[in-house]
Amino acid sequence: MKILTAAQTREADAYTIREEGISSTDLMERAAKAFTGWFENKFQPGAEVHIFCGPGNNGGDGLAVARLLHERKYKVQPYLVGDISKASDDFNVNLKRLPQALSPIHVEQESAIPEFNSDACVIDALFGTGLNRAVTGLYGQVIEKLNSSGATITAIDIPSGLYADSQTPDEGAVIRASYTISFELPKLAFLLPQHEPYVGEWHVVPIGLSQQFIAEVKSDLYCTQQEDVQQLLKPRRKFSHKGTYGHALLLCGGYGKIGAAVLAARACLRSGIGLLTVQVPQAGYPILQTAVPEAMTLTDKNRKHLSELPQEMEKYSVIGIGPGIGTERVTKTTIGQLLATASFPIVIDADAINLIASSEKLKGQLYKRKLIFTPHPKEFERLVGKVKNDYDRLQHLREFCLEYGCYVILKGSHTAVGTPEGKVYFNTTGNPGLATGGTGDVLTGIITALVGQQYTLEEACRIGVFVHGLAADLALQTIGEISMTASDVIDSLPSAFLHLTQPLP
Ligand SMILES: NC(=O)C1=CN([C@@H]2O[C@H](COP(=O)(O)OP(=O)(O)OC[C@H]3O[C@@H](n4cnc5c(N)ncnc54)[C@H](O)[C@@H]3O)[C@@H](O)[C@H]2O)[C@@H](O)CC1
Ligand SMILES: Nc1ncnc2c1ncn2[C@@H]1O[C@H](COP(=O)(O)OP(=O)(O)O)[C@@H](O)[C@H]1O
Ligand SMILES: [K+]
Repeated sequence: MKILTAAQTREADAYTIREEGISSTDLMERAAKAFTGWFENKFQPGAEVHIFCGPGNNGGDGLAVARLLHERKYKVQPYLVGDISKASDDFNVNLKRLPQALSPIHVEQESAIPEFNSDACVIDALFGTGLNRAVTGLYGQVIEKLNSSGATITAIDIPSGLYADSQTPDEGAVIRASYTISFELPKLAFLLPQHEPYVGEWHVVPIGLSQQFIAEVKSDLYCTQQEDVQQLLKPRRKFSHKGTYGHALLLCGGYGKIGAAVLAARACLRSGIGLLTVQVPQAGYPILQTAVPEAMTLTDKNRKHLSELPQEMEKYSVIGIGPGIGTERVTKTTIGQLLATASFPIVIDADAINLIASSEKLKGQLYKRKLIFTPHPKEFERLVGKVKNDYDRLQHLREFCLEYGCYVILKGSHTAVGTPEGKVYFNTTGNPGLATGGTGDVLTGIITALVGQQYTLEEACRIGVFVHGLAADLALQTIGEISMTASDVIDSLPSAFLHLTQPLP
């Protein structure tokens, strides 16, 4: 699924109206019906609903929603905020369509807004994608009053005041919605952690915008969805054998962190790798052999740390390095040797990222290699320097991938996969149960297994983060967010892969 800018969304609206021969008023009616459909499932009829309408088409949506919710027996009160003498045409059409029983309150100063019951619903229809400057003045005061009212706020299309695809100025007021119901496609702003207090839980409802326009419009930003991953996953062939599915090498674990190697190894095996060798420091040998009998285990000459590469490196199809390895000098030297010699793809995580980030020499060895980095935001900043905000982080993500020709899996609630061509794929699975030690090691194991099976690096990144999040979503049903551990995520990998390999409907 593509992510469009606010400007592209307006073009999509205009194109749909022009090419599909429907009126803008009809499109607004579709949007209002789609919103109302979601609202009815969430809030009982009879509820008190205060709808705040601005002067544009977002306000027009609000007026149409007021009419539809009134017909469905909600106790609706519309408000017209500010100067509506220059309101949009479709706003005026829907103002005329308001039933007599609904008489809108004109809000020319914030004191015109009454106190609400604590169980009241507010619908925010002040501004949508037409916002073109920071919200201040009367509109800003109204937003602050609604935010402090204690009512449950549901935003139409986007929380008013929030820029859809660029940094919102600090001086602008922004609605803090509990729910945001967006039309047709998600907005970039919804995917960025800094907007959590404003966007709340968000959903996308279809309104029949032109699929042709969406397919043809140029965008480098995507959300990876279940259908995408289902189409990418390849079935296992009848006459295949373990050699068909790659031989992975994991260089993981250090004294006190052998568990990281166990987690990555178990996840790798559960993700379809043909053969797996794990090299651990000597201290890890009995642990690995006991915890993961399916993996072949090599030991480093060093008792506690990664200090050497195994013999016969050419037999591996992929390497995963980093979880639990620590940042000893000798480990840094070994990473230098690996970057100098390995011809196959490398998945670089955790302390391997930290060591590379700390050395210009190692960074200089990254160019034109087949590399996937899997940093969390702190590790990412070690690689690229301090970032100003989430948009700046995305910009750095793209620049880093372009400069080194590599893939970066920037982990988070909506993990972002950056590619050397400048594309960014946001993930749509996962939950806060994943916010616990070791789940990143699991991801390294999964991605390593997929690369080993000859998925392209882009495919491996997209499938891997999706499956990892899906496994956590499935674990949620029996284990919940609080008790979830990294091992639970591994235990749910079989269900996740099964879920994805069911035939498409
Ligand atoms: N036909 C269409 O184009 C459709 C539009 N839809 C809705 O229309 C919205 C976009 O509508 P518009 O393009 O009219 O834009 P908005 O409704 O977001 O607002 C535009 C108006 O607000 C003013 N404005 C912008 N920023 C301001 C600020 N900071 N302070 C004060 N005034 C400000 C503008 O001058 C303009 O009058 C979408 O978000 C969606 O809700 C939907 O009804 C679907 C169909
Ligand atoms: N709130 C959250 N919602 C969804 N996914 C999350 C959340 N918090 C963390 N994750 C995921 O959990 C994993 C954590 O990885 P990482 O920070 O490297 O952990 P560790 O190093 O302990 O293994 C990442 O894949 C990240 O995307
Ligand atoms: K809005």
